[in-house]
Amino acid sequence: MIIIPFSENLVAYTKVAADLERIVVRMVFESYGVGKHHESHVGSANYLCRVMKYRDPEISETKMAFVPHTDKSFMSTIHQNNVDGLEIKAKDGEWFGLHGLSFSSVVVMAGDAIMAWSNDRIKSPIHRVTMEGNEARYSLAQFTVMEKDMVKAPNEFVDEDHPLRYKPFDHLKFLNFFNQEENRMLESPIHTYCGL
Ligand SMILES: O=C(O)CCC(=O)C(=O)O
Ligand SMILES: [Fe+2]
Repeated sequence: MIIIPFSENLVAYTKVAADLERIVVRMVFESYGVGKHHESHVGSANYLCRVMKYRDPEISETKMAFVPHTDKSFMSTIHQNNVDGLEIKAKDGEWFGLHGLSFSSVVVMAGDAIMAWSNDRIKSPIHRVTMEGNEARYSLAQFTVMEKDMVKAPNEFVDEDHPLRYKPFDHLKFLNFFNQEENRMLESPIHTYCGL
């Protein structure tokens, strides 16, 4: 039997997840009529993958395993084992859980950076993880970060009816801003950082 080291499997996964993310982002760019900007976008993107284990909660513990938040990425891809837990807050304020995701399912989620890039056409949803039952949940969350160019809404998204809502910003600097202790509890760090 050939045993493939965990790190090799993980790197292989990150490549597949990045490919998938690029396909989704291309679909988004094309559906909003700004496909011509896609190539420069891809050249600026890099990826950070986080591996998580949420153990089953003790009776005395809260079920909240990951507090409500929006991702600070451009996009995120999330892959999990067969233990449910990811919940998303809908526009009407109701939480809904993602159930019965298969081993071949990947959740693609909009982050704060695509919200700013799209001049609020695409919203980054608030989501959380809650744990029930007695099995551990494992997930791989991969975040797209725009490393080279500033994140800036294409001119096509800005007009009299849709004034610019975010100043162009450096994504890495925004992540540094969010990582400072005093900014972690802000209601909407992206608005505080570059909202107009
Ligand atoms: O583990 C999950 O399903 C989601 C994790 C998450 O929301 C995050 O890392 O930002
Ligand atoms: Fe998240």
